[in-house]
Amino acid sequence: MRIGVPKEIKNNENRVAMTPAGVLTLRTAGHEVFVESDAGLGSGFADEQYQEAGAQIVSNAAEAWEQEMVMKVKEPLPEEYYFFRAGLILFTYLHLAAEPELTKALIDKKVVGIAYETVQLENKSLPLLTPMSEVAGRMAAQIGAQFLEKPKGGKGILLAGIPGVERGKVTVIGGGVVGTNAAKIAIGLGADVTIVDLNPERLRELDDIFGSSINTLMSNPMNIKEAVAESDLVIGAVLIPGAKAPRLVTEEMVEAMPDGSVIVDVAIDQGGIFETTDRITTHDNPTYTKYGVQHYAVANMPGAVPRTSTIGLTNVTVPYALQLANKGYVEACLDNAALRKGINTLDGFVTYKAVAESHDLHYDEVETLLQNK
Ligand SMILES: NC(=O)C1=CN([C@@H]2O[C@H](COP(=O)(O)OP(=O)(O)OC[C@H]3O[C@@H](n4cnc5c(N)ncnc54)[C@H](O)[C@@H]3O)[C@@H](O)[C@H]2O)C=CC1
Ligand SMILES: CC(=O)C(=O)O
Repeated sequence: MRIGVPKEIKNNENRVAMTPAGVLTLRTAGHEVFVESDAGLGSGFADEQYQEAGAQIVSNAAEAWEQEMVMKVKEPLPEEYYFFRAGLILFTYLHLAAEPELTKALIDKKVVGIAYETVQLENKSLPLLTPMSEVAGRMAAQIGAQFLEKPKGGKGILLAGIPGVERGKVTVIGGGVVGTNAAKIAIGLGADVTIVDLNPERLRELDDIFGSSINTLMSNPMNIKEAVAESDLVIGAVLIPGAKAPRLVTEEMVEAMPDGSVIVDVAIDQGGIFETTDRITTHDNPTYTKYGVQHYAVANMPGAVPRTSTIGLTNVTVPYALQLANKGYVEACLDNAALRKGINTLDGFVTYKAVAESHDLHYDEVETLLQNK
């Protein structure tokens, strides 16, 4: 198969969908890889390293996009929709529940849209989301700590406190991969940490992992209201796979937080869990203030630590790319139920239920469509 790797164009998105090691793996299996010139520079990979691994360097995005399968990191931006065409296999993060225009473009152009974030194993884990959630979770705590500093617009709180002065309070809403990693770093910083989740089993696991260094709370409006009101930093880390994030923190709850408090809504890529995270921010301009509270809502947080993130992402995506390239997407997805769950759009149909529900669109069962091919 011919695989194209365009350079990412989102603000400060320095990750790339393939490392030279990934190229070598695909080349060894007989595939051709076309990498846009300088696509890997932000992650520390030069064109020469890709060439040594067997890639062809192409001078523009169009040449990368004209290949049979395109691998990216972030969802395509409107200026990339132009490259869509029937039968193109697009393997990347898509976050379609928060992207009505992109969903429409993929349907209209009959693109085979395979989303990293909905590939799901039998145990419900999301193997192609996990490493980036680990990165974003760890970053969330350190970013929150930074924006609590006075020169950064915060209330001037040191999360660790000092002897004789109380520690800062952090509430993490959603105790999955992002939440666990955010908690790990917040505990390391010395904060007083509370994790809120809806799943009692998950709360038990978190209690086993962290013991008395965290408080756990069942997710309900009353607990969230109280925890948010008492917190210096609130981190949004809820996910319902494929669906728009539930708005768990109301405008009134944010209004009740003291000035200079901080919100880091990691779940913004699925629309965000705060009623007040009504926009996506960028690494260039990462926060805005509403009701005196700083809101950080960057949808590509791992793009700021591209070396770590690119290697972490491609460690998990390349084995799936190899299956798609070796067998073609129909056979690969019929053979592998986890990969099949990644297909969000096919032949002009929406094939992921939560995405269809988010946009009030008709849902078509992917297995039947694949079997009829
Ligand atoms: N902004 C960024 O750059 C990045 C954003 N993310 C996003 O972060 C979000 C979280 O991802 P993961 O931690 O990997 O998901 P996950 O599936 O590991 O964890 C989600 C957690 O939310 C909990 N949950 C569901 N409904 C809830 C409710 N009503 N109240 C409280 N908890 C609830 C689940 O029980 C689960 O423990 C996703 O939207 C993901 O796409 C991930 C990486 C980077
Ligand atoms: C998951 C995601 O949105 C990211 O890594 O940018």
